[in-house]
Amino acid sequence: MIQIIGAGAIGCLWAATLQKSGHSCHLVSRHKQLTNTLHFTDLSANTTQFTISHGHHLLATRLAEQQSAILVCVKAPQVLDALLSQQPYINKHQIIILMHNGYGCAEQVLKYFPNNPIISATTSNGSLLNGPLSITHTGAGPTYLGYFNDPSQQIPIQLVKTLQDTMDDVHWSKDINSKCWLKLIINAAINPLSAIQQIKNGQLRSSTYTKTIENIISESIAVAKAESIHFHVPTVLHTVNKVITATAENYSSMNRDIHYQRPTEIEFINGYLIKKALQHQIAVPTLSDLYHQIKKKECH
Ligand SMILES: NC(=O)C1=CN([C@@H]2O[C@H](COP(=O)(O)OP(=O)(O)OC[C@H]3O[C@@H](n4cnc5c(N)ncnc54)[C@H](OP(=O)(O)O)[C@@H]3O)[C@@H](O)[C@H]2O)C=CC1
Ligand SMILES: CC(C)(CO)C(=O)C(=O)O
Repeated sequence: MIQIIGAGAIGCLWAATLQKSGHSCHLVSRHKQLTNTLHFTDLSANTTQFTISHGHHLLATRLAEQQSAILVCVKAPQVLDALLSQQPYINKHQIIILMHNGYGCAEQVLKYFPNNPIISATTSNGSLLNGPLSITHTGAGPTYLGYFNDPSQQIPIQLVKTLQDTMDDVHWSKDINSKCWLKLIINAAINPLSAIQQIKNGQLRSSTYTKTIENIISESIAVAKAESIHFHVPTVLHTVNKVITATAENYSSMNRDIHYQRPTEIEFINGYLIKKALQHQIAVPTLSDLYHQIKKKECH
């Protein structure tokens, strides 16, 4: 059994695909959901309905519930609060999977849940929340998982099998930090710029943004290197351009957060990179400039 915290786009995507593949799950939502029906539109535009178990709390009565993995699918600034609000229902053996954009949450979570196995995860699936418990799977992409706190621990084979059974392209990674750092750099390159300019990802292909994107990548890679994570600028630039092209018609999540005047994940993207840059005394003027521009927009 897998219990999911966060009934948003990604949480509902996992809930729907787990149900579809016959695995039991429970969805924790902070709102009262008026229905038990989850509407799921898949990549081929077929819509299916599932009856799901949901509530305000994790289930912790039966053995299967106490042994379930907890998949946290909330935005980075919400991760710690979401877990703390469920702390009475979490035992120290339960695996906690953190699936979000940005970096730095796992360090925070470990302080409050020092004995729990913490798995970091990053996904390139796209999902759109159409309304409460209604989502559309908008894009397929790889999902990587790996231990954050102790890479030498035994791979949770049953959990990985369940997730692989549920969605395509799910991989266990012994080097999850590099995968998460790469996603962090991709988000740093695409999200703030597309949010400030209020443009689709594809519009970042314009030569107007080339130099800024190159600077973001070089600054981020310098910080990664100081953290012993090694990337090459041309390879990452190629990857970023591939993501921009693959998601050309999409608005980035930060673009939508600014558009709808919601808090963004900037603290866990540029904010995290800037904090680490400061610790290592690395200059990151482009990352800082974009950070301040987003913070200014968040206040309006
Ligand atoms: N959507 C996508 O295509 C992709 C998203 N991601 C990343 O995945 C993460 C999740 O994104 P996404 O699903 O889109 O975000 P959403 O905002 O759609 O979903 C987050 C959900 O978590 C809920 N939530 C927040 N705090 C709590 C809490 N304390 N207890 C219970 N539920 C809570 C929110 O409720 P409320 O409505 O009340 O805020 C919301 O329903 C983000 O980091 C995002 O960047 C990564 C790849 C693709
Ligand atoms: C990869 C990208 C930039 C796709 O839009 C994304 O993860 C996001 O919008 O947060």
